[in-house]
Amino acid sequence: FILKGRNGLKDLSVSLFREYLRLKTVHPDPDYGETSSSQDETAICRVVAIMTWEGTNPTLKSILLNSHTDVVPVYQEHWKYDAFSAFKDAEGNIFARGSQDMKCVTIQYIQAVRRLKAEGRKLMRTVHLMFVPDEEVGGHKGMETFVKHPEFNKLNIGFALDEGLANPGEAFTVFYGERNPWWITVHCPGSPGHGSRFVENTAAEKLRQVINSFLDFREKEKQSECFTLGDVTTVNMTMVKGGVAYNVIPADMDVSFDLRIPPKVNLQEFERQIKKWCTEAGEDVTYKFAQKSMNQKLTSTAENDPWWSAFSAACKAMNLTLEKEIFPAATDSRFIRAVGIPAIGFSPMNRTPILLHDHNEYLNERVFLKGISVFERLISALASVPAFPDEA
Ligand SMILES: CSCC[C@H](NC(C)=O)C(=O)O
Ligand SMILES: [Zn+2]
Ligand SMILES: [Zn+2]
Repeated sequence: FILKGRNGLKDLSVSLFREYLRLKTVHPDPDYGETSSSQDETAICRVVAIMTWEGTNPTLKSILLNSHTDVVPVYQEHWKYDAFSAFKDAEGNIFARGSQDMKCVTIQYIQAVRRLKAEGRKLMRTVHLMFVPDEEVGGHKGMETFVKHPEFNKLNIGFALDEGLANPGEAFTVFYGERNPWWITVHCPGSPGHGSRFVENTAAEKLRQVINSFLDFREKEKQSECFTLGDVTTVNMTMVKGGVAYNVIPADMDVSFDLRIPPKVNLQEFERQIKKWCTEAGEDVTYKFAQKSMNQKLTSTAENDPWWSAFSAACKAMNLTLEKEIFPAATDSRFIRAVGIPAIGFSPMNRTPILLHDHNEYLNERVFLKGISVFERLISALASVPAFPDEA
């Protein structure tokens, strides 16, 4: 690649971004391109790609810049433009699935590192760029598996950056923890019979009680005074199953909920509450977890924390205002934090509506380009955090 001055670099960054957006890395069958096409179809793991920029003191803990390459599907009929064409309108808004979540960040990391290298900078700590394949479907074959692999340990990571969310205002949001997703199916068995009779002990009566308990709690949480979604428990009833015919009282009915629980909630106590709701609903009502995340680790944002202080000082030097929050959904950061590595979720997009997973997801090219400069400063600051006593 040939450096063509600042403008050339900007054009190149936007072109790379748009080119990447055109790759259909969309579930359920992501096209990861040439690199992974030769992989054995039966492989248990998907491909995790890593690029490393070795630091001047490679024995020190490294910095991880993580991003996922997959994106969620689209309802094309609701989009103004082809969701994989990366159309740029007159205002410089680039429309594509993944423009916010999170192909922008991937290219920003790459271009920030490229710029630092082009400027002849040498950083003290090693920087790893990691590209993971399946965050959008839970990260189980990617990050969750990889953090337990010896190759992950060898990376010797001290601090990680991963995805965040856009902020419609002037400030930038940073995430230092996540809510725990609990996906629960409650099973309500009951007495069957003819649809014309008052049968006792029906599945539907139990189902109603269960739904009431969960949704009453939802209402309470919704009314509670809080600043952000990250501070409350959300409950949503997402699936109901049961029944075979209009005139047959079913022998069982199932209802499923998506709950997101903030790190401050006592999870054991919360599960006892769920058990109680099921017992109160009637005989033999049981529940099963499809997802039960129990990780309540938070990344320190204390002023004396060396990583946070490097991160926040770099932002301050750029006059960026930060809003610290708990991430409302689940990202691969939860697996990184679970193995004891501090991680911050940060996608530098201010003055941008939150459009991840939505129709007409877009990012303005000026915001995108500014993000490269932001990462340039951040990476440089993080990779220059002085050696800790135990690293010497
Ligand atoms: C729990 S695995 C699913 C992960 C998904 N992540 C995002 C960011 O949408 C979610 O929170 O539903
Ligand atoms: Zn994402
Ligand atoms: Zn997503």
